[in-house]
This record gives sequence, C-alpha cells and structure tokens, in this order.
Amino acid sequence: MGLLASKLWKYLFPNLECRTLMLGLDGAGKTTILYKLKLNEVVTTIPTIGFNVENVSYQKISMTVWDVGGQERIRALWKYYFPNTTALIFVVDSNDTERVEEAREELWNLLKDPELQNIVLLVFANKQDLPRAMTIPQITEGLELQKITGRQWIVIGSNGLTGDGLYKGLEWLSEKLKEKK
Ligand SMILES: Nc1nc2c(ncn2[C@@H]2O[C@H](COP(=O)(O)OP(=O)(O)OP(=O)(O)O)[C@@H](O)[C@H]2O)c(=O)[nH]1
Ligand SMILES: [Mg+2]
Repeated sequence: MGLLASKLWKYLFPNLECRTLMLGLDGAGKTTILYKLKLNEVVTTIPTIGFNVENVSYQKISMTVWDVGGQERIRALWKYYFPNTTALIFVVDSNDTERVEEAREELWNLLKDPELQNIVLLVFANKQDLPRAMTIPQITEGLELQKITGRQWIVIGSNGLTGDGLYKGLEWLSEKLKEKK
C-alpha cells in the first residue's frame, strides 16, 4: 500500500488503543493467559514478582496488557499501574472455592478506587477445565457482581491452557471500547 493509501486507511479505520490491566489473586492464571494471547503457546510460568507487559492486537483493537503479580505481599503495588487504564481484566481461579471471598475483596477494592471509575470490567472465570470449577453463576455470586452499578461488566469462562474463552473476552472488550469511543 502506498503511503497516502495507508494514511487514508488509518484515517478511515483507526485502531482502538487500550491500556488494559490484568489483575487477580496469585495463581489465577494471568501470565498464562497473557502469553496464550500473545504467542498462542502455553508457557511455563513462575509467580510474577513484578509485571509482564505485552501488546496484544485483535481485530481493530490494540491493547497494551499489563499483567501484575498477584501475591498478597505485592498487591499493594497494583495501584501504581492504575493511571490511564481503560479496561480491567480480573482473573479468577474457578477451582479455588476457598479464596473466592479474598478475590471478591480485592476486586471490590479495585472497583471503589477513584482512578478506576471509568474502566470496563472483564472477569475471566479461569480453569474451567478443572472438575470442581465454580460455574459462571457461582462466580458472579461469589464476587457479588450483581451489585456493580454504572459500568459495563461480564464474566466469561476461560481456559488459559487451551485458550477457550479468551477471544470471546477480547471481542466483548473491543465492542465496549468502540461504544465508549
Ligand atoms: N488447569 C488449568 N491450569 C491453568 C489454567 N490457567 C493457568 N493454569 C495454571 O495455573 C498456574 C498458575 O498460573 P500463572 O499464569 O502463573 O498465574 P498468575 O495469575 O500469573 O500468578 P501470579 O503471577 O503469582 O500472580 C500455572 O501452573 C498454570 O499452568 C487453566 O485454565 N486451567
Ligand atoms: Mg503471573
């Protein structure tokens, strides 16, 4: 494509830029999901101490995805990643029934934060492959998502190892971001 044609193309079909923050308790599957999206590979992960950041492009949406470590002692660092965030992906280990309350507390701390008032929320109910995984309604109830007002949200079942559900989530995000534009 010539330079002029390429400029015209970009003018007519601009890419949506989106800063996306991916948070959740340790071991939920954030890093696995990030690299499944980026490389379409299952990488061997170790607990994230700092962060990973990758650009993920899907359809007309270009997202900078920040995956920040979820261990309790480093959750205090999450707030440094808040500024200019457009979307929050909150990842839950659906098999971890014992910590769903802890996940709810952390999610609601995020939702209450003034810097995150304008974000759209995508919850990945991850590890749906495991036999004891909580269902979508159970996760919705466990995280008290029905109480959310004034923002767009959705829960999507996912599997970070096979990639099931991940693109469905990105598709939803891209629709919501187009509406917001
Ligand atoms: N069965 C199953 N295991 C998964 C799935 N997604 C991730 N895992 C595994 O869960 C473990 C933790 O995954 P990570 O991606 O490191 O978790 P994390 O959320 O990045 O954890 P922190 O970096 O400590 O915050 C790894 O052994 C993954 O292989 C899934 O959908 N199903
Ligand atoms: Mg990680």
